[in-house]
Amino acid sequence: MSTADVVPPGSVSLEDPSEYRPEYKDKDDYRTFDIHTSPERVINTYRAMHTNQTLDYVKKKNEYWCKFNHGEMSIMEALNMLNNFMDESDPDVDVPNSVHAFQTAEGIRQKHPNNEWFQVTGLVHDVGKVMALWGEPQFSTVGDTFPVGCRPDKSIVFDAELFKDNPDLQNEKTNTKLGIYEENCGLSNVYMSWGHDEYLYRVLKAPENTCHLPEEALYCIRFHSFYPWHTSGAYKYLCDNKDLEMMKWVNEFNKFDLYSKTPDIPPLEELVPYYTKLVEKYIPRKLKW
Ligand SMILES: O[C@H]1[C@H](O)[C@@H](O)[C@H](O)[C@@H](O)[C@H]1O
Ligand SMILES: [Fe+2]
Ligand SMILES: [Fe+2]
Repeated sequence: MSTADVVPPGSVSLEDPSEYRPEYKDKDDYRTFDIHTSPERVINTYRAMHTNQTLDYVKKKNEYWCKFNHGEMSIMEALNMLNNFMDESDPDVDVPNSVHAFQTAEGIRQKHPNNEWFQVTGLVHDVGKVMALWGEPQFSTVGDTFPVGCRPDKSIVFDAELFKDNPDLQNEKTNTKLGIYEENCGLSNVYMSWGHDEYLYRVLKAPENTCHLPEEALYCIRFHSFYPWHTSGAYKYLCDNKDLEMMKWVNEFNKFDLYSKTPDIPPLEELVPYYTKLVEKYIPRKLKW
């Protein structure tokens, strides 16, 4: 156990990021995206995403989903819904998304046994995918995210080549490096492609909902799919100091989100009671979705 694990929220520090790598497959064998060899479901999801996610599209999705009038349920109920959800963007996951939630949380628990909010973050981070079960297409629910309203970076999966039919790339307001943004405006002022990260973040922050997770957790939730930023180091010119500070938590989180992806199903009957109690501490009531 590291001392970083017992620091209370509000003054959290991450001094000793620990290694985490289950021996299922090589690190390099995760996240292989190749237009010639990737599964068709993966390519098709990203093609639809990179073609259709425009600034205008994202603004409309924000408006539609952030009325929080789609249902009322607890986190555990939402997680349960993901028993029926398979993510088509993900080349490394062949289990329902609810299983991936427990795998991520358990990976975090192994390395951060006393950091409860971090474990809760692992469990809930993908729950925004319930949108798909309410009719949202996979291309605006799952997959890596990227800023809209400015030129897509080369590090985006499939090398930005699937963007060729995106109308924002023909528009001179949105096809330059900065596009509609000012340098270092901060990621909270950037429109990200619409998906489960932003949706869950907005649900948890909604004034009608109660959530006691610290800012670090909310950052992981909001930006964990922004691989071009947290893994490739792109888009620094849109970041403010806060974003750069928080990035170390997103990177620590990412190890567990990614490398816990194995075919092994964790012992769910044992885990549900533990996590139900933990979640109640941080997200105690039903949420408006
Ligand atoms: O395919 C995956 C999956 O949809 C994850 O939930 C998301 O966070 C990742 O960024 C993405 O690559
Ligand atoms: Fe995710
Ligand atoms: Fe995930």
